[in-house]
Parts: sequence; structure tokens; C-alpha cells
Amino acid sequence: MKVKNICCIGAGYVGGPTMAVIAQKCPEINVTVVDLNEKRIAAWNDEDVENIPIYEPGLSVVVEEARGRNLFFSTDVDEAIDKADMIFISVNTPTKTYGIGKGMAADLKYIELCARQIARVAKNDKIVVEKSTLPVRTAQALKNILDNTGNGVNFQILSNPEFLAEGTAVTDLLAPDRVLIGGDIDTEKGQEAMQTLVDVYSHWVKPDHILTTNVWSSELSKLTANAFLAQRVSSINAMSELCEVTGADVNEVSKAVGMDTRIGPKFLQASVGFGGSCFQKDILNLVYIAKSFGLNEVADYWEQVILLNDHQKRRFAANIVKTLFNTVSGKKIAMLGWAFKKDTNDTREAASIYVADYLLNEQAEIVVYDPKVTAEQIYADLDYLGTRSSEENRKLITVVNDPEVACEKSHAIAVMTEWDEFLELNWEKIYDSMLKPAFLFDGRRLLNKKQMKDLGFKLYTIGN
Ligand SMILES: NC(=O)c1ccc[n+]([C@@H]2O[C@H](COP(=O)([O-])OP(=O)(O)OC[C@H]3O[C@@H](n4cnc5c(N)ncnc54)[C@H](O)[C@@H]3O)[C@@H](O)[C@H]2O)c1
Ligand SMILES: O=c1ccn([C@@H]2O[C@H](COP(=O)(O)OP(=O)(O)O[C@H]3O[C@H](CO)[C@@H](O)[C@H](O)[C@H]3O)[C@@H](O)[C@H]2O)c(=O)[nH]1
Repeated sequence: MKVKNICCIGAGYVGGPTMAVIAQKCPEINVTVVDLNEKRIAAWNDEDVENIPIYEPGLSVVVEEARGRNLFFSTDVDEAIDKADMIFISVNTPTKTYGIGKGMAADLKYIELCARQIARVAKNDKIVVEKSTLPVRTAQALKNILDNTGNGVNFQILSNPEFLAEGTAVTDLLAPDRVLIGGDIDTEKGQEAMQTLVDVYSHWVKPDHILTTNVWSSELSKLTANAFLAQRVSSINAMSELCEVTGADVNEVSKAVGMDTRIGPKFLQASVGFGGSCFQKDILNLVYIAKSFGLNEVADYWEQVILLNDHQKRRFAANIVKTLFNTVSGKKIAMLGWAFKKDTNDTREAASIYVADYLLNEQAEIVVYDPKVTAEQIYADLDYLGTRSSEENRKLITVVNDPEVACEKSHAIAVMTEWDEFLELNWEKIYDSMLKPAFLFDGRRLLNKKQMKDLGFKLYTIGN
């Protein structure tokens, strides 16, 4: 079977870019991305393509090429489901904030709502693709809902987890390390559905990069990949603390270790701690699944990755307080960067949120500059923690749109995101404008140590 119409439920960081690339590469397929969030859909449809709701290098060009031709954004979920022969579910699957599994399990309520809506609307056979990251065996729950509440049509469920990283989404989608498709390999209909999705990706991905597995392996591989990646960051961050007390340099250690081809050089950059919407959520989910099967040692092993990451954020903030003569009360701290990594406007679980919260508890006054994150988002991130009232957050944190203004008359600067533009700042001018001693805390190992020290900064670098 050849797909003519694709619907994707969820126009977020995954649904938007993924469908834009599918539409660009498969001009004969109509792709409709739907979302309940009217503001988000309006932004995807904004006449000025630079105003699409997600900042990703190269994305606006892809959207511009396909939008209106075979790529559509809409809030009419029913209509898009009705028309589609293949439906991707790409809605959010956050950590549960209530009830059983609170703080650990994935909240699947949005997934279930999609399944019920598909079941209600579908009047012909559909292939339903799990694009969201889901606990292993979710496909079974989906099938149960679809088959028991549907109109007697046939649903094939595939798992097709997404491995793109934010900031490099377009290049990751255009040249993926692999595309993973899990399905019901034991039945003819299952195999046919898998082949249909393989054919979509084959428009631009080489066959040896498209991997087909059973559904459970596919679902579990996604959680495993994120756990392994995050584990590398926590491993090098653990070493960064040891480096700081022994005189070793964590960059030299990661280079030496990473040159072992069995280990490899990627994802060994020490930092103030990993953030992003996925690592923490997916590992917590893995820990929860392991526990629910009684695999306590497995759960404890992976939980340590999160505990170390929390420790890394906390010790970075605590070190600022300690270095500033044990108090930051009433002191101005400039934070350069708020996003969880460069080249994205996403702030979910960014280390900056937790470091700022810690410093605010110590009565610091914080000024933030980030090239892509809005003030509204920064306040929302802090309000979400619920540590203090939203009025207080607005009083204690100022957001500016000029990094030099952020640093002026500050007691200390903390580099929280590795934006390239921070390398180009006039650091001499910044130094002159600060209170002395001018403390600089580089949470990303971004800045040239010698240059900063020569200018007079009291520099603290993670892992040094
Ligand atoms: N962000 C990433 O880099 C990334 C990468 C790989 C996988 N994932 C996974 O992909 C999934 C989506 O992540 P995201 O970052 O795109 O989330 P997101 O929050 O940016 O987008 C999800 C969208 O789904 C919409 N939505 C929720 N319920 C809906 C419903 N019933 N009908 C219509 N729309 C609905 C929301 O309004 C939201 O706009 C998650 O499971 C995540 O773990 C994310
Ligand atoms: O050596 C490193 C690499 C990353 N990070 C940090 O780790 C976090 C996550 O970075 P990254 O993985 O590049 O971005 P994400 O967009 O979160 O992507 C991850 O999470 C996605 C969602 O599941 C997956 O699809 C991707 O494959 C996976 O890399 C960020 O805060 C980075 O700054 C480090 O501190 N050191």
C-alpha cells in the first residue's frame, strides 16, 4: 500500500520538524499536522516563516518549501484523522504529576485521548504510528482502546520513535543514524504496515539505515538510547567533580578516554548538567518500569544518572554562593543563556532554571540574557517550580535583550548555555563594567580560560 495522506497529532518540537521533512521529501504525500493549541497552529501558519513556533536551524527553509503545497497545519483534528491512511501520534508524554507513579511514570493521558479520538473518527483502515516516546508495551494499550472503541475498522500499530536532538533537528532528520520501525512482524498485515512506513522513509533514507523490529524492542530501544546518552553525560560530570579536586582537566580526560574507539568521543562534554524535555523524563520512566517489574537493582542503576545530574546543578549553584564569600544576598548575578542547549528556544528542564531557583533562595538578584528565549518563558519556568510567588519571581529576575547590559555592575556571571555568540562578546568591556573581583562561572566550558584570566576575571570552569 502507498500512503496518500498522513496526519500527525501534535505540532510540537517533534511533530512539526518531522512532518516538515517528510512533506519536503515526499511531495506526493499530503501531510497535515494538527494540534489543539490554536496559538501554536497559527504560528506554524504565520505568513512570515521566521515566526514558526520552534526555533531550529534550517527548519524555516524546509517549511517554506512544503507549506501550502503538501504540508498543512490545522486545528481540525477530526478531519485530518478521517482523511489519513497513516496517523502519527506525536503528543507530549510528560512525567506524571499526580497519583500512582507521580514524579516517575510517563503520563499517557494525551496518548489515550488521541487513541479514543482516532477510534471514534476512523471509518476506514488506518496505520497508527507511535512517534511519541512511550513506555514499553504501550502499543498493546493503544490496540486495546482502538479495537474496543472503534468502528470495526482495522488498525495496525507501529512504533517509530524519534531520535532527533533539538538544535540539530533538521540535519538529524535528513541524515538519521537509523530509522527504527517496530511492528507486528508475525502477521501479514503487520508486515505490510511496516513496509508502508519503510517506503515513506526510503524517499531519502538508505535501506541499511532503516531498522525493523518487533514493537516492544522498538519502544524499549528509545528509552535505552536516551538512558545511555544521559549516562555518558552523568559519567563525565561525575569525573568533572573529581577533576576539580585533583588538578586533572576534564576535557583532557574526555579526550583521552574518547579516543578509545570502544568508547568514542561524542557526548563526553562536562557541563552544568543535562536538561531538555527527554533525558530526565525518559530515565524516570525507565526506572518506574523496572521497579514495576520488581527489578530494583536495574531501577537503582539508572536512577543514579538523574541523582548525579541533580547534584551537578546544585553544586554549580552552591559554588557560586561559596565563592562570593558565602552570600549572594542582594548581589547581582548575570546569567548568560537560559535554553537547555544552544540553537533551541526550548527551556524544558534546563539547568538554568534550577540554578536560578537556588540562587533566588539565597536572595540573589538575577539578570538573564538568552538570544532565543522570551521573558515570558523564563518567568513561566520559575513559576512552574512553585518555590515563590509569580510576583516575587518578576521582582527578583530581570530579563534583558543585551548580554552586556546583563553583565553591567554584576558581581558574577554564570554561562548557562553554550551559545556561539557568547564567544564573540566584548569581554574586556564586560570585565570593566563589573564589580570587582569579577567572578565568572563557566558552566559549559565555553570560554577561553587564558583569555578570561588575562582580562582579570576570577574564573571557575566546570571540571577544572
Ligand atoms: N523534543 C524532542 O527533542 C523529542 C525528541 C524525540 C522524541 N520526543 C518525544 O516526542 C513526543 C512529543 O514531544 P515534543 O517535544 O514534540 O512535545 P511538545 O509538547 O512540543 O508537543 C506536543 C504537542 O501535542 C499537542 N497535543 C497534546 N494532546 C493533543 C491532542 N489530544 N490532540 C492534538 N494535539 C495534542 C500539544 O498541544 C503540543 O503542542 C514526546 O513523547 C517526547 O518524549 C521528543
Ligand atoms: O556531552 C554532552 C552532551 C549533551 N549535554 C547536555 O545534555 C542535554 C541534552 O542534549 P541533547 O541530547 O543534545 O539534546 P536533546 O534534544 O535533549 O536530545 C536527546 O533527547 C531526544 C529526545 O528523546 C532524543 O531524540 C535525542 O536523540 C537525544 O540526544 C543538553 O542539556 C546538553 O547540553 C552535555 O551536557 N554534554
